[in-house]
Amino acid sequence: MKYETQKVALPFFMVAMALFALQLIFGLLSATVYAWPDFMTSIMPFNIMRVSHTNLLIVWLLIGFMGCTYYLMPEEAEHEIASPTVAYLQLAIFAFAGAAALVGYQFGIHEGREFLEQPFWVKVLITISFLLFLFNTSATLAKGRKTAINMVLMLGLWLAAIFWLFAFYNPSNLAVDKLYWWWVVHLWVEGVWELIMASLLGYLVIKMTGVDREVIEKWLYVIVGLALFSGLLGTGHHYYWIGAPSYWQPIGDIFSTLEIAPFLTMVLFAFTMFWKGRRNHPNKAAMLWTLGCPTVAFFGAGVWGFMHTLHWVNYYSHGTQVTAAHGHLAFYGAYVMIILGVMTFAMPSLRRSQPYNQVMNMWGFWIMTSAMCFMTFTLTFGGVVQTHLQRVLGMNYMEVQDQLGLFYVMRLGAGVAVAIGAALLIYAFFGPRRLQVPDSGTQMTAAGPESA
Ligand code: HEM
Ligand code: HEM
Ligand SMILES: [Fe+2]
Repeated sequence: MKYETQKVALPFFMVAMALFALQLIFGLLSATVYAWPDFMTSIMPFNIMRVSHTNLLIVWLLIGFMGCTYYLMPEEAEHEIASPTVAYLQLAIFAFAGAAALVGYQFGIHEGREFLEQPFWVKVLITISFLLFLFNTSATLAKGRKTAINMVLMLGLWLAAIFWLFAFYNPSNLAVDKLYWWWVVHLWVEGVWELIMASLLGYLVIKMTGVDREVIEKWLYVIVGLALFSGLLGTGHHYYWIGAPSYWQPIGDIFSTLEIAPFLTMVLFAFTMFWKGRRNHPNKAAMLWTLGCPTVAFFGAGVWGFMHTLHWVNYYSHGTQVTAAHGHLAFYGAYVMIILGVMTFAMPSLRRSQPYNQVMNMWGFWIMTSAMCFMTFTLTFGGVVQTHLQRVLGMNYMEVQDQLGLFYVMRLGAGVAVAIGAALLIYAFFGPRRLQVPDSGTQMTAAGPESA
């Protein structure tokens, strides 16, 4: 590590991975209910498993983004983190808020608005923690060097906080409620989080390929422009059937189709830079994640998103397993993988160990990624059958569910494989160190271990 305060990232990564493991457990429980509907009914209802699964996802991704920001900010800004104490404090607040929400859910305490189920006071704590985080990192940036990477990253994080405020606005009219609900849910993942993803990707690419910063920055601006241009009006693809005016149908069709562009550009960006630059970085596992992330994101968000985004297709597929298939691969490719990529890059220097459990990390990558793809395929096939039986032939919902058992069992199997891959990865991150580096100022570079 070049800067002492980069180590602040480590506890964020530890908490994030613990919550990721918990998320997978709740995912496995809810998938078991799909396969055997009576499973645990008297102990924990399905909706509680599901809300725990999805909320843990959001909470750990946010904590992961914070960890990534604390790790890269000192290097990019060439300045130590303004206040490590504030960083630890806001992590504690965030982790407490997340844990309180999770425990509350087990007792049925929630506000019932998908993804935003947290009780009011938990939302307030999350806001306080996030603001502390933003001020801490912005103060660091203000004192240091401004690069396209840290500026775009901070822009994405601030905009994420601004759109989060709509989580507090809960109109009683259901149509209006949905209208603003998407301002958080859609504008996060298909708008401002893309800025976070692109800047983290840019950081990894710079570090690994050694390509000139000016080149990387140009790509970054193009990606940011495309993401905001398509993603904002792309919200229209959620306004087809909620009582919004009908002009949202052509707007949603056109702009959400354009949403493929930033994801495709990120693939071209990563591969072109590796092709042009150095490919001999010693952290091969980090290279794998850096190329894998935009690729899977392109398929999950771009291809699987486009599959059901045109309103005359969505008319049939809306809210079926096709949606769940897309939701899983998109979240995994774009946001899970970018965080795991930065972690894979950062862990050797955070733990002062080289060359690091790279082979096990790569096994984790391949097992988890193939299993997520397999899960997506089974849900897609299940979703197509469901769409046909339910929306074309008009069969009753529960009758159709009876026909989908095989797909749900295969999804559960895929989930078990995801969990195995995740366990390998967590062991690679936190298990015994392969080789200890006594010196505190070490980072892997393409030229080999570098001392700061
Ligand atoms: C990384 C980016 C993305 C993530 C994480 C993501 C995630 C999700 C999730 C979780 C849902 C389900 C929401 C719910 O509970 O109803 C959803 C719905 C949807 N997504 Fe995405 N998405 C992404 C990008 C895209 C893109 C680029 C497109 C279009 C090309 C797209 C098209 C859609 C559509 C049309 C729906 C609504 C499905 C329905 O009507 O049931 N998504 N997305
Ligand atoms: C062990 C692996 C996993 C299993 C077995 C699993 C299973 C499930 C199940 C059964 C649901 C409820 C679906 C429904 O109500 O129809 C669900 C929802 C969801 N899961 Fe997972 N999951 C797993 C991993 C993940 C991962 C790694 C992510 C993030 C990348 C994720 C993101 C989501 C999202 C966003 C939803 C809401 C989807 C929607 O609204 O369409 N899950 N998951
Ligand atoms: Fe969307």
